[in-house]
Amino acid sequence: MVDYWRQGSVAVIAVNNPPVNALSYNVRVGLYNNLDKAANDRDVLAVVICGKGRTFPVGADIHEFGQIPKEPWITDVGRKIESLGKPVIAAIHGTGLGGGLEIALFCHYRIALPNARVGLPEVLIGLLPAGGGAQLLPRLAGIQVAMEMITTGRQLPASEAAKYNIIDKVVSGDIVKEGIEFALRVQNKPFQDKILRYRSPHGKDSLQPITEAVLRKIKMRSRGFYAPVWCVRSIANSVKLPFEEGLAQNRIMFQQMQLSGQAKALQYAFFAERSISKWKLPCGGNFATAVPRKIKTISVIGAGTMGTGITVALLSAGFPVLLVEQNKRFLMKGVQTVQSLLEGGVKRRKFTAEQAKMASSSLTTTVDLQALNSVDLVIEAVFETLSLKEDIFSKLDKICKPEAILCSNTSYLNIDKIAASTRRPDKVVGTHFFSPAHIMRLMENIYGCKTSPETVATVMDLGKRIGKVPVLVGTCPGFCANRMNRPQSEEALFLVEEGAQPEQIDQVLEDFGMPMGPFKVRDLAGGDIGWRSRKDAALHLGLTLSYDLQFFNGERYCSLADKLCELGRFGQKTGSGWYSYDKPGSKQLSIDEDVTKLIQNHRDSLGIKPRKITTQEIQERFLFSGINEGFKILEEGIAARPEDIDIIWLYGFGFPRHYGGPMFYASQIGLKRVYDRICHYHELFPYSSHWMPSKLLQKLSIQEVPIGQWAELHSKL
Ligand SMILES: CC/C=C/CC(=O)SCCNC(=O)CCNC(=O)[C@H](O)C(C)(C)COP(=O)(O)OP(=O)(O)OC[C@H]1O[C@@H](n2cnc3c(N)ncnc32)[C@H](O)[C@@H]1OP(=O)(O)O
Repeated sequence: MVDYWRQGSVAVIAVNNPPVNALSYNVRVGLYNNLDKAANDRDVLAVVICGKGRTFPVGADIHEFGQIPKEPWITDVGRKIESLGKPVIAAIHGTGLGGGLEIALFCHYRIALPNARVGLPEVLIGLLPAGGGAQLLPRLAGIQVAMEMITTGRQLPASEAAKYNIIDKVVSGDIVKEGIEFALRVQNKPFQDKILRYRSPHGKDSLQPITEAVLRKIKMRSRGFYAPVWCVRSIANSVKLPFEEGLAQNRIMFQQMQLSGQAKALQYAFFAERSISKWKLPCGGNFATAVPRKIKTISVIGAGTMGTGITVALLSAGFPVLLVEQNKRFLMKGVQTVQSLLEGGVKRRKFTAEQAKMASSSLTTTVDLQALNSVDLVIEAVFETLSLKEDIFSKLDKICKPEAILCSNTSYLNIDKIAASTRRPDKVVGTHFFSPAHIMRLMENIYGCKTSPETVATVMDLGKRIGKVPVLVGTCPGFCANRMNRPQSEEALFLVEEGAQPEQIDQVLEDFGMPMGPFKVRDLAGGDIGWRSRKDAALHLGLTLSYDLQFFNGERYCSLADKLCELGRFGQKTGSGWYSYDKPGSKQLSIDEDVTKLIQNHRDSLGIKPRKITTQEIQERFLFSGINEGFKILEEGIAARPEDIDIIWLYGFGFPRHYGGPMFYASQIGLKRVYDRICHYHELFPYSSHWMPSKLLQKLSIQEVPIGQWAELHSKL
């Protein structure tokens, strides 16, 4: 796991633990013993520490967290380096992260390749840099830089790290060769002043104002995530305590944090995010055997909000796009939107003006579907009407080349029905983007019963290539994301009907950590879209929406959202919705007395006496109704694993990452408690079928098993 060789007077110690040279127990032992070997070899005058393969060590082995940590620790390896009596050079390529960077900081010198990156990302997995990072970095780069790096986990490119003295020299070529050359130059020079523990932290007199400013920033963005605050404390220890005492204190804090639910959730999310690319279809095809088709040209049908957002996502990843609309007026409007989104990307520094120009020049347009005869892949993004989509897909099937893949950006409709309108159901797949599609990272890919593994592999690969987080699910109304969100939106309305205020519900859920409460989300998305589909659904059933309606199609129904829409209050875009806004399109909102009155009148007309609704009830009814649906999605095999559901929620709805996602959150609360509360609400609200408890949840509530085994259990149901 650790290789050792000598080249003249230089000993090279190379960590060899693929894929990322994590500092597992055996690696730490190997480093420690090989440092001893170099110390005891009189002919060795300097030592180079590096990583084999793709990277310098990226930190502790996260799989080992939760076990009792065995010595030597990273700090023991560090002390060995400091006391070696010979200069030690860290030669960094790839990423030098966490414990990897900490070992480098214990070294006397650090060199790096230009494309190397360094950082202390412990905070992102709910921890602090207890292997010396929080003590050493302030002594090298100063308190301000250490605070920024450690509380955000940001990785610095080598050039920026050199600016802060973290890297002594940026070198090009072969990193080991460069390391040896550097070692030969410094081997006979004094290096005691390079041992960071003997320095005092730069900017220590400004500790208080820096801390206050950082804590203010953390408060604004952390939403209940406490690791950044502990990181601030660990850096303060570098000023307040002698070096060894600071190390010991930080280690105690690290151990406490490691046991916390937030660290467990973040580490779960880290591996969950990596597991989603390992998909499997019920027919047996999977990521390992399916080969994606090469996609060079893509067409997007529909130049509305979704179509233009998807177009920008594709263009900015370097794909040429042929944008299609039914007439020139819509097309022109779409092209203008694409241009302004690209300009917005330049303003937000997502890409340079030059890149935006390049992207824009890769856009072509047409109003003629026939022009799609040579594209490799089509993404349809028209209205959510099944007949319209069926019509488009049957035309595409005739026009497009036989091997072309046909995708639908539907957020709700059955993929099998859309596929059935073609003679190539194996090449039809759902690619559900989230709005705004050029920004939101989730791409919910939906397979139908005939979608081929090759088609799935192609859209999963495409998602990655355009910087999205692609998650694969099966087909059902609303798939995973919207199916789980639906009961939550309904519960939010019912809570208002029963006595809560929209702003109270928004506040409770924002305090929980959601980026926006459900009523702000409704106003942002625009109430008219849901209103139209509710009216369509009613029409389809031969019913009409009426305002004293308390049941619709056998289910509890709340008509408050319809009443707002009837008044033209569609949300931000019309300047009023659940809140009122400064002007149409503004985000500046205030509570609207008219809405308060409308709610009161609504309750009066139905004879509902408002009651006090607690924070606990709001949280439970919103979160547990979605979680129950999540378990049904699992038990039906729509999602293969809870990890898929959680990643959808982290990237599609901004669910607080420090809770891991709704399914992991449920596992932490305890499935017995979640199940009991769902049964309680089922008893109270028998006309809301979303409270019918999931069978899988019921089973898991009796024999609680770790979340990693839920999927296995559901297959045995
Ligand atoms: C007291 C001592 C305390 C020390 C604290 C620490 O050091 S905590 C650890 C700090 N380091 C990190 O958090 C790094 C996490 N890793 C990453 O950010 C990225 O993986 C990467 C290193 C930037 C590489 O990214 P890339 O996209 O190239 O690859 P993957 O992310 O897909 O990773 C490849 C496989 O490696 C596994 N892996 C990555 N990091 C670790 C790790 N620290 N421990 C264990 N395993 C790790 C990852 O899960 C992938 O595995 P697969 O099986 O292939 O999915």
